[in-house]
Amino acid sequence: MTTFHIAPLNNDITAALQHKIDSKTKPIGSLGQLEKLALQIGRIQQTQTPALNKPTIVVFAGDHGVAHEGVSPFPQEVTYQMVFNFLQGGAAINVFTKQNGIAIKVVDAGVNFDFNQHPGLVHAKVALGTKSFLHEAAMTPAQCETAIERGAAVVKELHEQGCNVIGFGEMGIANTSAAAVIMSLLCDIPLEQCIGRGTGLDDEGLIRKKVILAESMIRHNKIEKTPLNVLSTFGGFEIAMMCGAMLQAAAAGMLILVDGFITTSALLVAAKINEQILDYCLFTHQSNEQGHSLMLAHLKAVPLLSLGMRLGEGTGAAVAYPVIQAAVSFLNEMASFESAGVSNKA
Ligand SMILES: Cc1cc2ncn([C@H]3O[C@H](COP(=O)(O)O)[C@@H](O)[C@H]3O)c2cc1C
Ligand SMILES: O=C(O)c1cccnc1
Repeated sequence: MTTFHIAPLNNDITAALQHKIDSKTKPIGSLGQLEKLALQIGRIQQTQTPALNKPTIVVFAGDHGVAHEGVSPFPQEVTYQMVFNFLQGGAAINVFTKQNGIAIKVVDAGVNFDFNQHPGLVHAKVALGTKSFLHEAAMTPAQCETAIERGAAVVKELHEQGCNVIGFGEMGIANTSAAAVIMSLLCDIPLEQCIGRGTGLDDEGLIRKKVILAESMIRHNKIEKTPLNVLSTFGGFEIAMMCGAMLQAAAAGMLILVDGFITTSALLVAAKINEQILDYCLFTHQSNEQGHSLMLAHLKAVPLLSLGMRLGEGTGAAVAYPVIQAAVSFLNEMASFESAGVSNKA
């Protein structure tokens, strides 16, 4: 497996950054979480004047064999249909990225459809969807490795083009099932608490999803619960690619915008491989999908927004982006007590 060298954040600049934040014309701490964000971004970039360059959201799409077991109210075809929607600019993620000046890249990680060449689509297909993990491992270890490497390659290229802030999104019918099992095994949380309604299962559908996922876990209960085994047995190609992409982004010192339930499950795998990655992550929102709040708590992550969204695609990251811009702007542009001649006596 490729190793990713992720540097721990150097503390040399921390005191100077905190002093700069505290010297701004405002009561100490009054910009709340924005102040923590500014400190983290300054530490990641090792500068008191950070900049957000070429912000990009990469949407990885992949199909899941387990979609055929009735764990999602939507058919598998919706995955490739949504890829066309992304390419035509009609999906929620297109609207929010456009609104906030974020570039978007769509990656075919393993959709069950043969796409023609398209300038907006990166062809990184590992296979035409995973196998159903109810019956066999979703992917082979070699496929998992390939997906991780291809995800890393996408990020490497963006970084070389000057991007230093990258968000991740996904599309893959049934991927809340994959994410729930990954969460249960890697966080050691009972499966029941990790399973939600996904795209909107009714009560009966939710019970079916719970039965199928519990049976799947029993089928594979002999596997050693290493992050890579869990990923290859239950994951999707889009989840594995996001995992590799995130590890590469941290290795390159980029800011990582973490989206909802599925994106966070990819980070969970990445963090179990190298926990240093967490220093580079900004948790953009708390999804309404049951399990996301517990997953975030496991990672000791405080999300920026909580809007009751449960869509994926990277939409939480795109919507939260102006908040991240606000943190950088106040640090760079606000006057200090001294420069503005404002009295700093409480
Ligand atoms: C039209 C449509 C657009 C979407 N965009 C993201 N998802 C989201 O829903 C799927 C996961 O939910 P489940 O596990 O219940 O299938 C993923 O594709 C996810 O990104 C969508 C789902 C649908 C139907
Ligand atoms: O939070 C998410 O990422 C999510 C939740 C439900 C369905 N699809 C995605």
